[in-house]
Amino acid sequence: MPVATSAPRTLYDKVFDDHLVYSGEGDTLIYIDRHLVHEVTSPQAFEGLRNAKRPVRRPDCTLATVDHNIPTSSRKSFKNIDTFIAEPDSRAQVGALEHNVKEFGLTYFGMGDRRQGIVHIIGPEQGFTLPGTTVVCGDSHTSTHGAFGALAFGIGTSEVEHVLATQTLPQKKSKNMRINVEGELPQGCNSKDIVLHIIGLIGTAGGNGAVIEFSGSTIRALSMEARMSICNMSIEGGARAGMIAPDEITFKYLEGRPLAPRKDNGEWDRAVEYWKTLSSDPGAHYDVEVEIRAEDIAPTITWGTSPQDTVAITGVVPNPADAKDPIRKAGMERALEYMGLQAGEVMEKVKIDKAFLGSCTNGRIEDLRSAAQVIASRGKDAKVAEGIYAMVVPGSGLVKQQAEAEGIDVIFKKAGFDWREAGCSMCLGMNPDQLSPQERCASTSNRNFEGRQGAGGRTHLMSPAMVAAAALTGYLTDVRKVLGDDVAEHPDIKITQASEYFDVAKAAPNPIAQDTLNGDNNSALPEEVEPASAGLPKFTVLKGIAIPLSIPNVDTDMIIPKQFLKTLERTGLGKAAFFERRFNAKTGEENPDFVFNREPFRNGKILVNTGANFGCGSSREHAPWALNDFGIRCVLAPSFADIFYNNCFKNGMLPLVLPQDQLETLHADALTGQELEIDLENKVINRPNGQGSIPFNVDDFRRHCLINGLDDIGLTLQHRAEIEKFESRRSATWPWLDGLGYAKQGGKVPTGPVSPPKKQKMDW
Ligand SMILES: CC(C)[C@H](C(=O)O)[C@@H](O)C(=O)O
Ligand code: SF4
Repeated sequence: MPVATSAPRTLYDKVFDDHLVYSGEGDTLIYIDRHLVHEVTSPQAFEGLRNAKRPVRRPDCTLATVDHNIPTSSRKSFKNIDTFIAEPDSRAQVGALEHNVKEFGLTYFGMGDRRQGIVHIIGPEQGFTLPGTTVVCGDSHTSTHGAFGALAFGIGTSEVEHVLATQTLPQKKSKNMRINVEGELPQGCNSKDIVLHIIGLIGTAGGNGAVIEFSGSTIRALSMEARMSICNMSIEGGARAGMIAPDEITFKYLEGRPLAPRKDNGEWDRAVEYWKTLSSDPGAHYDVEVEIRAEDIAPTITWGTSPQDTVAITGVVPNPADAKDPIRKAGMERALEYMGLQAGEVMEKVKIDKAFLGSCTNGRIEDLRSAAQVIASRGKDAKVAEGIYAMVVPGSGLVKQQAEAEGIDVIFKKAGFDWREAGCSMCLGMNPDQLSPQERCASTSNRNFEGRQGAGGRTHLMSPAMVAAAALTGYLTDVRKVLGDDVAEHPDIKITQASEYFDVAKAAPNPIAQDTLNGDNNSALPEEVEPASAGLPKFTVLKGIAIPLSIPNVDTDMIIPKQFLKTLERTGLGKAAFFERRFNAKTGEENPDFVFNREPFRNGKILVNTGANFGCGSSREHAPWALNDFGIRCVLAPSFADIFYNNCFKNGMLPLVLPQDQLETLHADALTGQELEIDLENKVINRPNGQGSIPFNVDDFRRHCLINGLDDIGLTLQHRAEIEKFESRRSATWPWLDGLGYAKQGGKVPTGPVSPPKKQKMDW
C-alpha cells in the first residue's frame, strides 16, 4: 500500500509510511508486524492486560522466549524451571512468562526447546524478522533486526502492553541519519570494529532522535550476521533504530527459514519483489550524514565505562587532562578509577581475568567461527592463558547445535574454554554468570557501563576474534599479531551454510505455518469502542525540591542495576534508584556524598541534570519506575535517550529538554534546596522567590495526555476501525505476515531435555 508521494524517500520513510494506521492531531499510530517477548520486560504488561480483561490481539505475530535470567549450565538433566533455576526471583520471572504464554496462547521457546535463545538471535534465525516489517521488543537491542531493512526498535513495558493489546504503537517520526562506510576493511577487523569505531566517532548521543541507515560498499559486503552486529549497537550510538537496505545477501539468508514466506504458494516471489523496493531513493533527504572510510578502522576496543570510550588496540588509555569539557573530564577520571587504568597506559599491556564470547551482538555462528579460527590458527595445542576463565555462550540452542555439528565446540573445549548453553549470560549477569569486583573481562557484548557484568566488574568491549586473542594471551591483544598473516579460513573448521545445515530447502512445507495461515485472533476483542481511559495520575502543576546532578550519559543501568529487574511489580523500586552510587557496595550503608542521600534532596520531586543524554542504554522501564517511586515526577536535562523519554510519559512523568544555560540556572537554584514549580498547563518553570520563569516546550498531544492522565491504550482502541482496516489491507498486500504459525502452537512446544545435536532437519 504505497503512499502517494513523489518526493524521494529514505528506507526508513518507506517502512514508516507503509505502517501508518492513523495520523491525527499529534498522535500517529503505526502497525507492528512482529513482537518478540522475553521474561524481564513482560510480566507487568501481561498483568495490565489481565486487569483490563484484554486479550493479545495478534498471537500469530508474537513470539516469546526466555534469555536474560536463565542459567547457562548444562541442560542435560533439565526437567523444568522449578528444579533448574536456583535463584528464586529469576525462577519467578521465567515462571511468570511460562504462565502468561499459556494463558494468552502465545508461542514460546522455553528452556527445553532447541530454538530457545536470545530474542534478537532467534527472530532472524526463524525468519520471524523480515524486510520491510516493524519489529518491537521490550529490549533496547531490538535495533538488531534493522539489518533486514526492518524498522526495529526497543520499547518499555507499558509499550509492550500496548502492542500486545492493540498491535500498534503511537510513534513520532524520527530524523533520518545516514552513516556511509566505503572501502575495504583492513585485516583483522570486522563489523564489531566498524560499529565501535562509529560510536567512538559520533558518541553515545550521536544518533539521538534519529534512525540510522548504514550504507556504502563496506556494509554491502558484509554478511547478514555481521550487519546484525552493527544494527544491534545502533542503540549504543543513541539511535532509535538502525537499518540496512535488504539485498540479495538478505534474501539468501532468509530463503527457506521456517517462518519466511513460502515458495509453494507464490508468496516468496511476491515478497522479494516488494523487498527489492526497500532502498532509499536517489536524492532522499537525510538530516545528518556521516562518511567513514573503512581503511581508517583498526581493531577497536573500549577503555572506559561508556561504549563511546573507544581506542585502537594499538593505542593508549587517553588522558582526562586533554578533555576540554569539565563534565567530560570528570567522567573520564571516574571511568579510569573504576577501570583501574592510568592515562597513557598501553592497551596491549592490560591484563584480563575473564573472556566472554556471546550476547545478542556476537553470539551467532559466524562470531563463534571467527573466534575459533583465531584459536585454531595457533595450532592444536593452543590454550587459554594460565589463570584466565574463558566462556562461550552461543546465542541460541540452534547456534550451539550448529557449532557442535561443525566441530567448533571441540576447538573451544580443547583450548580450555567453557562451552555453555544459550542465553544472555555475562552480557548483563542477571543469571549466575557475573564478574567479581575488579575482575577485568574481554567481552563481545555491547555495554561496558559500571557494574554491567557484575558489581565492580571491568568490561572491555571488542570483537569475537579479539576476545579469543585476549583469552589466549591473557592480555588485551591485537588479533593481527595472533593470526600473523594466516587470516584465511582455517582447514580445521568445516563451515556449513545455514541453509545447508538446516536442510530447509528440502524440508516439507512448514506445518506450523499451514496450521494457522488463516489465524484471525481478533474475535475476542470487545465490540464497543473504548472510551479514552484516564488511568494515570494527572500532571498539572508540580512544586517541589529539585535534585541537582551533573552527570553526562546517565545510563539506565546506573539508574537501576540489573538485580532489581527481576521484579514482577512496577512499584517498590525507589530504594533501587541510583543504587550503586547511593549505597556502599561492601557495607550496604548510604554514601553520604551522593545527592540523593542528602537533605532536603531525599524528598526531591524534580531532577535537574546538566549532563546530556539522560537515560541512555537499556529499555528498562524500571528506570522511570524507580525514579517515580523515589518521588521524582519530572526530569530536566539537555537531552534524553528516546526509549527512556517515552517511558516517562507512559508513567505520568514529564521529561523536559532545556538549553544548557537554563539548566545551569535551575541547577544553581536546586543547590539552594528551594522548591521549583513546573507548570505544565502554562508551559513554564517558576524559579524560587519570584526570580522569574523559564518557558519550555513539550509536544501538545503528550501534554494533553499528561494533564488529563490519559492512558494510551484506551486512546488507541478508539481507532479500532482504522486498525482493522489496516489489517485487511496488510493481509491483501503482504499475506506472508499473517498467521505465521505461532497462534496455535502455544501449548504444544516441546518441553523436557534438549535433544542431543543431530545433523538432520529441524522439527518444524
Ligand atoms: C532487560 C532489558 C530491558 C535490557 C535492554 O533493554 O537492553 C537488557 O537486555 C540489557 O541489555 O540491558
Ligand atoms: S544486550 Fe545482553 S542482556 Fe540485553 S538482550 Fe542482548 S544479550 Fe541480552
